[in-house]
Amino acid sequence: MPGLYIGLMSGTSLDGIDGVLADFSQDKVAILGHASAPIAPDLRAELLALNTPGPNELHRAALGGNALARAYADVVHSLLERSGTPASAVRAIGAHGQTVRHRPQEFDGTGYTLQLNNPSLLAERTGIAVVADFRSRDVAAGGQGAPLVPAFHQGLFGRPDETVLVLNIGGISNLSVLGADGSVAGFDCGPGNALMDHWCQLHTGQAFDKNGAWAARGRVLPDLLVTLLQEPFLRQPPPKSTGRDLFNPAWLAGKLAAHASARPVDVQATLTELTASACATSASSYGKNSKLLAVCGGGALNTHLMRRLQALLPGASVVPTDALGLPALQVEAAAFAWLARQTVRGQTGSLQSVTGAQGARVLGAVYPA
Ligand SMILES: Nc1ncnc2c1ncn2[C@@H]1O[C@H](COP(=O)(O)OP(=O)(O)OP(=O)(O)O)[C@@H](O)[C@H]1O
Ligand SMILES: CC(=O)N[C@H]1[C@@H]2OC[C@@H](O2)[C@@H](O)[C@@H]1O[C@H](C)C(=O)O
Repeated sequence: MPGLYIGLMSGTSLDGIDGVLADFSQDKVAILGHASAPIAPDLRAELLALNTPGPNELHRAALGGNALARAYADVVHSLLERSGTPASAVRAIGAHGQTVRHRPQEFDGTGYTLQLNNPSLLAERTGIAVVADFRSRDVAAGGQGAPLVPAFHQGLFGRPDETVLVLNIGGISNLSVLGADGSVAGFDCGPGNALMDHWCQLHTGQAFDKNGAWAARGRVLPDLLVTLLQEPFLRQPPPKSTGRDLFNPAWLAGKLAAHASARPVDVQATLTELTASACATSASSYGKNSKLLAVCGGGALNTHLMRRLQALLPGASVVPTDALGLPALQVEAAAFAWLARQTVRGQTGSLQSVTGAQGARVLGAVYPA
């Protein structure tokens, strides 16, 4: 079937790999399978460490790419097995890779974005063509290289009668504004789950704050919240994108310096409020009074965070994308299946109105089967 594509996403949360088998042969995408796999703790620690400069980086980055490609291949095999699909039926895999640096416009005015991966190894292990390195071409064209999902969001969730907002809350959060007139805007709002995950791991030993239950028991610290919200990125107008390069444990430690006696549970409540507030401000500032905010990414499962978002945006209905037909944890992977399809067909995947590049571009490189 020429319409079958696999999308693989391992995002800034570094919690695991999400994969979908998607069928684009009809008008809308049909998800034929979803598989996810945790990233092994050693690999996770190494990929996290590679986010900051360290010794012997080139060698470690290459090994990290190899390990990730092997884990990607396992996800592909389980998708194929569970759906009874032969590898030969899949036109291509869109493999995002692991972002370890994202500096789109720094240094010499061009900058770079780096997703660790080994697409050759993935093609070798699966026998399927791989599309990878989706972001670099947009950066080369003067863009942010992110977010890339808004065009997919528009095709899937856009409506002719009203503006729809789609908010992805992964490690970082990003918003798509889908105008009724077909216009699309999008940008990174700021932190998503990354700071909350870090704090939760540090103080409870749990990888994340399940359903936001820990944060819900705390008290938001107003002074700390004000300090966190003073981060200039949050006020910067789009186009803009960010990552762990900015919102990382060192950033948080700096902001907490004057709050050493704060109770960990209250800090967690405040970090959750930071994410809710950065997202809600983005939605109300750029959301054209939309009445519908659909949330995807793991943050959609954080019931406390969802309640806070709804409270901060009383004029909109805040729902997980499940309510619009695609489960929250499948949206990003489905987007990379769609982006792979665009590339294979020689069609653009990026939007100038989102990334600020000189124009839309055909993204990535194809590694044949
Ligand atoms: N039940 C839950 N309660 C609270 N948080 C959850 C729950 N399930 C998942 N999460 C959060 O979602 C995160 C994973 O989200 P997701 O898979 O969307 O991130 P990602 O793809 O790595 O990120 P990005 O969009 O930045 O690339 C986890 O690290 C956790 O913080
Ligand atoms: C550089 C990079 O990996 N950016 C990711 C990250 O995760 C969320 C946010 O930051 C977004 O900009 C992007 O991912 C989504 C899927 C995108 O490109 O649309």
